[in-house]
Amino acid sequence: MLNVQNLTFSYKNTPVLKDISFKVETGENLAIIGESGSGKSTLLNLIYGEFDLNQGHIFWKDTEILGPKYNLVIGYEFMKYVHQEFDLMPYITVAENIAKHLSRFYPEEREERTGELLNVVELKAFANVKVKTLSGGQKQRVALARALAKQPEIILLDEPFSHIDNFKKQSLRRNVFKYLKDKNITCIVATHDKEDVLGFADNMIVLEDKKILEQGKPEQLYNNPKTPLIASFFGEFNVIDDRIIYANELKVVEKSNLKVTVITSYFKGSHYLIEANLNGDKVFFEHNTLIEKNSNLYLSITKP
Ligand SMILES: Nc1ncnc2c1ncn2[C@@H]1O[C@H](COP(=O)(O)OP(=O)(O)OP(=O)(O)O)[C@@H](O)[C@H]1O
Repeated sequence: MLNVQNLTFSYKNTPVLKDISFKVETGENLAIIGESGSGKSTLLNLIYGEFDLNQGHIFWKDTEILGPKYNLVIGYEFMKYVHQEFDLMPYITVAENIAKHLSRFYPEEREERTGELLNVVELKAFANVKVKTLSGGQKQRVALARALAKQPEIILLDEPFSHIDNFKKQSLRRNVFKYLKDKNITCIVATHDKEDVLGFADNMIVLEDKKILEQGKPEQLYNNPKTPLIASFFGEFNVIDDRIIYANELKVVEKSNLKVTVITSYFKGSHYLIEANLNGDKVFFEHNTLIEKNSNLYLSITKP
């Protein structure tokens, strides 16, 4: 288990995190979300032992994670961190970058494991290509495979799929998170993307104003967003009579007390997102067909 206790941290005179405490069970997938600059990457760096804490403690099982003041070499055998800069070796191949972290004394296992990881990140066809010729997204996939090579007990992922195109992203995400679950590897993901969270994270933490604003299961936070910031992570929403109502929780009805005038319709593939005027305020709702501009209609809230 990872145990973060009363962590406080500042960069010189800029306080970033204040009195943060949480636990992550072995094998759990925890997502950390928050606006840009809220301290997600800083928190991952601290868990990795990159900086010294101002206050508090971080333990992985019985080992206290200590920063550079106490450790000559940053990092621990049991933990891997895939950050935004991938730090690969450009002049050797994809397979060599992954295999570099595996023992030379077991060449067969080394090859088999490299092959397994190339499959997880869907880079089998690029095994013998030099890393310097790869795209940003391909490099990100090599970095993920390399972090998994020695099977860490815990992995920290900072925006792990940010450089990967939409064609690959869905299946890659499923592969990587499934692999981590199958191997019981604890995982902490900092992300802006709800797709990295829904369906994969067991728990999530929302950082705001140096603190944990909210923590819980994605279902709980989605169904009961405490603030507009949390709702905005999951999708388009409205505040009606002081309640947060997602765009898909409004439907067109014959008559109601929510009379709106349509401003515009956005095609979203499976539906249209309709922007309308409700008593001078903007309101967004989902509808399965386009609605003409200036149409007047009535909405009802479907949320119980
Ligand atoms: N090395 C540094 N020195 C000084 N201040 C820093 C440093 N790194 C980050 N900061 C500041 O700390 C705060 C938190 O930054 P951090 O990168 O942790 O946020 P984040 O939530 O990961 O943001 P993003 O989502 O944009 O990646 C920001 O105000 C940032 O400007």
